[in-house]
Amino acid sequence: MTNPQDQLLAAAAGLDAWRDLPIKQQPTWPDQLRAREIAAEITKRPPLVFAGEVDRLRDRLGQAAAGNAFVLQGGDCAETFSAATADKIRARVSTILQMSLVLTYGASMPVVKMGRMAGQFAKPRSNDTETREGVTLPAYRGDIVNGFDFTEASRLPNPERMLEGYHVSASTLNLIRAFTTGGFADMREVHSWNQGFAKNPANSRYDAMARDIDRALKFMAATGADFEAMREVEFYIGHEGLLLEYERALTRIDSRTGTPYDTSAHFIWIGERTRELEGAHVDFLSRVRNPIGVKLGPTTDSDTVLRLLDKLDPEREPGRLTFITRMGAGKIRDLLPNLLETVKAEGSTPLWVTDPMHGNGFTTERGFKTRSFDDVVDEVKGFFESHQAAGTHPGGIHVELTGDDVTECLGGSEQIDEAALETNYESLCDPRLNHMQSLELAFLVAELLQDFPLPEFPNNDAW
Ligand SMILES: O=C[C@H](O)[C@H](O)COP(=O)(O)O
Ligand SMILES: C=C(OP(=O)(O)O)C(=O)O
Ligand SMILES: [Mn+2]
Repeated sequence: MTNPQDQLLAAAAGLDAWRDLPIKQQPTWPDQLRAREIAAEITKRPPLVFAGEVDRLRDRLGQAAAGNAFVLQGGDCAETFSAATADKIRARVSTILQMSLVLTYGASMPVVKMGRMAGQFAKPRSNDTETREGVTLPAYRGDIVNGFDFTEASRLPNPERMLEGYHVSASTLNLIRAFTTGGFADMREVHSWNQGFAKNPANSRYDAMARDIDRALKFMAATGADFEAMREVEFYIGHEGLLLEYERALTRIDSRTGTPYDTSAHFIWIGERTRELEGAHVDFLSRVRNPIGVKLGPTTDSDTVLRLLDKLDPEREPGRLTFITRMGAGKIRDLLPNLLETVKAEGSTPLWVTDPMHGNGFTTERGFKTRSFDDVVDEVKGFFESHQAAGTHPGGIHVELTGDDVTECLGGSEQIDEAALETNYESLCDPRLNHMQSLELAFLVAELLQDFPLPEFPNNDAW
């Protein structure tokens, strides 16, 4: 940031206070000076998103928190530079669009579409090192930090990767913007892809809903709905705000308001491993205007939730704070109700989203990290049940998925078993739902949403 006025505003906003606080899950750069030089270089580059878009997302999430919209966040656990290809980006975007259409029908509400994309490059790890056949090297921390290849050179954290992460994010976002504003998101086309899915004999159970959606779209057409005008959709990007040197470098003072925005993405979340109340991540993200998420795992107590609310959303601003719960299918029904009641009693209405992935992981005997589709569905059900009992809004789902035909999670209509896992396992970190499993999840969630009362007629002016 070169402008002296902005430097003063950044200092006044305390954007570097995190540097003096306890911090977890950061790489140990072998050359600290080079890391600071690269960060300084990134500060000179254009922002990836515009603050006005970030504000619009905050409004949308506020609508979701109030019970008038549903959120879908999806994408890789760990994006990679080499997989940022047109085909793979298109497959993920189309999967999210297909899921959104089904969810819009199920919820009878607008669906806020968000990719874990265009910046989901930094990973927290359980262990700092990895040992294979007696050789111990630093753990892979995501492409923005080091390489996955198990060699000393590749695993050494390399700050030049931050600059590459910026460029790959920019080109990914560029293609997302092109797809979602250039006609690719035409609802009629997206619906025809879903019909292809439901025609597959393995998915016949979803054919009835696909036909209902077909009828609803034809009804809209008959009443004169302008599908041409709806070819452009809003599509937001988000990632875990883990690598603070990078997030800081992309944090800019908005010329309209004089306030800081992290322009690396519209939405940033704090992971389960870095959400200490007095730690660097909570401090840094409390100071930017973006909508912020916080993952809440099974050890979260009510007091922590209230203190996170006070730190991250002291004004209780609609859409500012999203709690992304990831309890595990076996625990959510015991743990979530108390948190919902605590927050409700306090009078706050943050957005609640379920991440049915991260509490349900396990490793097979042959060493594959996986999750079972049934556990994922069960956690979503537990999420809906808990909200129904508390009278709060189950605001959305956050899923690790890909548009490709991988075999990383067990089950689903293709009945992927442990033997099949070995045929096409591509993830460098956590297992993702493949294209079919993702659509199946969307149809199942749409069914669940139909048990909730229909909303009032939406106020389309708000969109
Ligand atoms: O999404 C991320 C993973 O759950 C996290 O990086 C931990 O993975 P690990 O236990 O393999 O380190
Ligand atoms: C690391 C992740 O999740 P959590 O912080 O919930 O473990 C993730 O979303 O990939
Ligand atoms: Mn993950």
